[in-house]
Amino acid sequence: MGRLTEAAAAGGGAWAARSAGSPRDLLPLSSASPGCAATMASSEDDGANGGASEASDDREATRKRRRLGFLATAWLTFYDIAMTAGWLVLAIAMVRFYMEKGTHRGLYKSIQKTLKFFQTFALLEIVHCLIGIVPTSVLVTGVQVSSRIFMVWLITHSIKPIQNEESVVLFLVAWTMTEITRYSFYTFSLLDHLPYFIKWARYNFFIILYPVGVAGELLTIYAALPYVKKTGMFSIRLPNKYNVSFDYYYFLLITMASYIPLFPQLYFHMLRQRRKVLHGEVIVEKDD
Ligand SMILES: CCCCCCCCCCCCC/C=C/C(=O)SCCNC(=O)CCNC(=O)[C@H](O)C(C)(C)COP(=O)(O)OP(=O)(O)OC[C@H]1O[C@@H](n2cnc3c(N)ncnc32)[C@H](O)[C@@H]1OP(=O)(O)O
Repeated sequence: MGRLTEAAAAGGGAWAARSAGSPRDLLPLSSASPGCAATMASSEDDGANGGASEASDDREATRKRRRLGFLATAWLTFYDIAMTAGWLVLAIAMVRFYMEKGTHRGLYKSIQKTLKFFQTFALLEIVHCLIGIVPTSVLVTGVQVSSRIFMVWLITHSIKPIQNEESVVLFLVAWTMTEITRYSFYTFSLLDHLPYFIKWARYNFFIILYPVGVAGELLTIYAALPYVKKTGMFSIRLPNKYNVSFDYYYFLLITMASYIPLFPQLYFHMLRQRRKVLHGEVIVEKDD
């Protein structure tokens, strides 16, 4: 991990670009070299050079923390520990609920407060990107977090009849497993003690969990459609004094359709991250 960052540091530049539309894995921007040719190369480090690679990772982690600053590191460590704990609490609550009741009915209701709190807290990830304390793309993080917020507040919270759908369990399980792995990955990385299995899990679990989560989300929105159509919820009909109309039903159809172009981008972004982090590929893209 961190080869690309190292390259950026060697070039004397900033941690990484964070602008919208610029996935950070592709953008080792340097103030000294604002643009560089697009290249993709596979490094020699596929595990064969393990010791040297670990030492280089350690050096990189130290360099990264120095660049990040004490306050930002302390805040991120606190944030990541809190989020890992929050999602662990959710996982335990879900397992306990299922073992006690033997059904998924009522599961959402029993965990909704914790889910809403921690998923809403994740809005801070967009802030982290915006203020530059994490080298992640605002666009990628924004799509990821806003689709979750949308699912939690505007779908599952607002449309009670769908709360017991199996599809809700599908995305809850996918989100929970993902977030426990992701936040513990960040925490251990910041603490310089990243066990390989967490790194492996972070960059492998998503291969299954992402499609499962997205399927759960889409099926849940689909299940909500008849209710939304029948009640006209969140819709604004004409005539009204502002002369605007909004139909939540069609908004949901458009949202579902937007998964078609957006989800593959997130998925391929993660596949690129996987190649970079687990297989040491260096991916550099021209920034103009
Ligand atoms: C209004 C309605 C809108 C609707 C929109 C609808 C369209 C939606 C379409 C798509 C919907 C997707 C829905 C999602 C479903 C699910 O989540 S299902 C469950 C499976 N999900 C996943 O597996 C998610 C995987 N995705 C990601 O992890 C995201 O892409 C990400 C969160 C944005 C991560 O981005 P990425 O750029 O890959 O970041 P990382 O490699 O993890 O980190 C980059 C570097 O930054 C450091 N860092 C980041 N955050 C922190 C932190 N909190 N603390 C410390 N450090 C952090 C990280 O360590 C990396 O540093 P380096 O090691 O130096 O590279």
